[in-house]
Amino acid sequence: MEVENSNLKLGNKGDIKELNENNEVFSKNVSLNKINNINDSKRIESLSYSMGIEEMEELENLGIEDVGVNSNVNEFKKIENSVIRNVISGTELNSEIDLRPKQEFEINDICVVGLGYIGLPTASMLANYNYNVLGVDIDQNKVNQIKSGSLKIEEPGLSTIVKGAINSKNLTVSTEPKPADVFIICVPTPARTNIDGSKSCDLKYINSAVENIRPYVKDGNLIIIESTITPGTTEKVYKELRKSVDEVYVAHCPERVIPGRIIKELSGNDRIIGGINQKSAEMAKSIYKSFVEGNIYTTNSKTAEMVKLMENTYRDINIALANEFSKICDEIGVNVWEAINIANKHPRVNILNPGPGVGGHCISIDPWFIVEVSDNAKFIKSARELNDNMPNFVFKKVEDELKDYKEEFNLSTKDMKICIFGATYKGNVEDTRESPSEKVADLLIDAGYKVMTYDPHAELFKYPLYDLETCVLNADCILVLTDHDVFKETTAEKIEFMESKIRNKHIIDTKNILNQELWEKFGFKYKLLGNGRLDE
Ligand SMILES: NC(=O)C1=CN([C@@H]2O[C@H](COP(=O)(O)OP(=O)(O)OC[C@H]3O[C@@H](n4cnc5c(N)ncnc54)[C@H](O)[C@@H]3O)[C@@H](O)[C@H]2O)C=CC1
Ligand SMILES: CC(=O)N[C@@H]1[C@@H](OP(=O)(O)OP(=O)(O)OC[C@H]2O[C@@H](n3ccc(=O)[nH]c3=O)[C@H](O)[C@@H]2O)O[C@H](C(=O)O)[C@@H](O)[C@@H]1O
Repeated sequence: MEVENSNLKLGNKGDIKELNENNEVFSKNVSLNKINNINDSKRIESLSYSMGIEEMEELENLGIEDVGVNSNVNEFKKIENSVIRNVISGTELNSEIDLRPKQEFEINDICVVGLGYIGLPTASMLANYNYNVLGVDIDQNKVNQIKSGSLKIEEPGLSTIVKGAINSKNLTVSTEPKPADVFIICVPTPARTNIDGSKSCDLKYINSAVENIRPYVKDGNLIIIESTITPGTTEKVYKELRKSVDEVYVAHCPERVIPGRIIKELSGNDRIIGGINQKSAEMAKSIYKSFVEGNIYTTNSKTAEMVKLMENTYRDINIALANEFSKICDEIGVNVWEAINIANKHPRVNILNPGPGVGGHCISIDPWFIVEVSDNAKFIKSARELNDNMPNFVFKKVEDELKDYKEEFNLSTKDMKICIFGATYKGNVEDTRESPSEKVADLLIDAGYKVMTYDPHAELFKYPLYDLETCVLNADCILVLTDHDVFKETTAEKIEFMESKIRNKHIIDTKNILNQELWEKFGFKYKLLGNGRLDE
């Protein structure tokens, strides 16, 4: 990592040591005073500028904790002090430094309700920006793990800002709320299947969160709902809280971050804020302005609720289009991946990737929140159903591919074993919520196959997870359902190892991530989902 000024010396209390001959900066704790006494801010910029994401992670690998994940000077400059502040382990912060822009509203104490994929990064980011944050979660284990720094998080950079926030003492966590100026609700909003088979937003967690904070909400408080909700919910929460306070402000500020890029997008994305009135929106905007680099748009609450749902619905129907193309190309003898690649050369065409279905607890769920409020949502509903049906298409493809093999060796499904690669809903995450892999496994098991699943990222899954060798041992087919890098980068040695353990060398790739030539070199019969060409 190059730093412009090679004699940079920062601090002397066991802080950043003198740069060694490789210009390597070693820092465990950096004294804010020392950093701020450096009048040549260019050196800080050069330090920050040279610290791209890779360098930041390299520093972390060097055992340097709490280095913020930033990709450019501006982002670093905005966070540099808070990152530097927060590497001070327990040292009294320099109170003269306030990181936040001038506040038009007196907001200091923030209570974040729900410390999951959204709540924990949000609470940590706010703490890094000098708010006094109480993170609340009903899951005692999660609270304990956050306190002890033992929460397993695959999200790049998240452990850094969480540790920084805890170290700064600006973030404390508990299972119980306390009075605050602002309450930010980040609890789950799953889809509920109703008796008539229709689906709607299950607001039980939102309602429980509102009841949990009710005793602590005072006149003048602001409540922000970040959870994705049915249009009209923010107004209902407002009416509910007005039963216990005269003057309360409520806004909806949906999250847009994508797992795998949460920290970068948390500050980088534009945000939308919908208030039940103008003051609610302005109060909420004053908070997000402290860390959001993107633009902040304000509107009314129902518009903000609908915008969020439109974003995810837009993605769902476009994935459905790719999946429908996949089924058609498979039927008429075209390779859908080749066709999409060429079609996307058109300046105004961007067809997404087909796959085994749509997982995650947002894209596969949020469109139902529009369907539930309008009978006009016919196209949205059919796209949702198409994506939900893709696991059946995958199951049928497995049956078709193994048909000849079953007949040749007079095997029934109960004599056969399928090895699934990938339990999570998408690549390089540990989240298995709504994963298509679960639905594919259900179908295979219901048909009588023995199924074993291998996924080095997955934390929890409906079925047991096995190591690679156990999974492929005597298997009749490997079925790749998730685009983890570790599957993309399967080496020849590893394929050779699998070839020596498997019973029938069959592999079905539903994500178009494998090196077909390499697998075929070791005798595997490779099938790409959506490739109907018989000459390939
Ligand atoms: N995960 C993501 O990438 C994104 C999620 N969202 C939305 O954000 C919301 C939260 O999603 P995640 O963070 O993924 O959920 P999550 O399941 O990871 O975390 C939610 C947390 O809330 C806690 N909780 C539930 N009820 C509570 C209560 N009454 N009081 C305190 N804590 C409570 C749970 O124990 C859990 O730890 C959902 O509405 C989701 O649609 C929006 C954009 C991105
Ligand atoms: C509009 C949009 O991009 N929304 C994002 C989305 O994040 P999420 O990780 O759920 O989205 P994703 O990466 O599209 O993955 C969803 C599912 O769709 C599948 N998928 C995705 C893209 C594609 O071309 N083909 C495909 O089959 C993935 O494999 C996965 O199973 O939903 C997030 C959310 O709301 O939780 C949201 O904040 C994110 O910005």
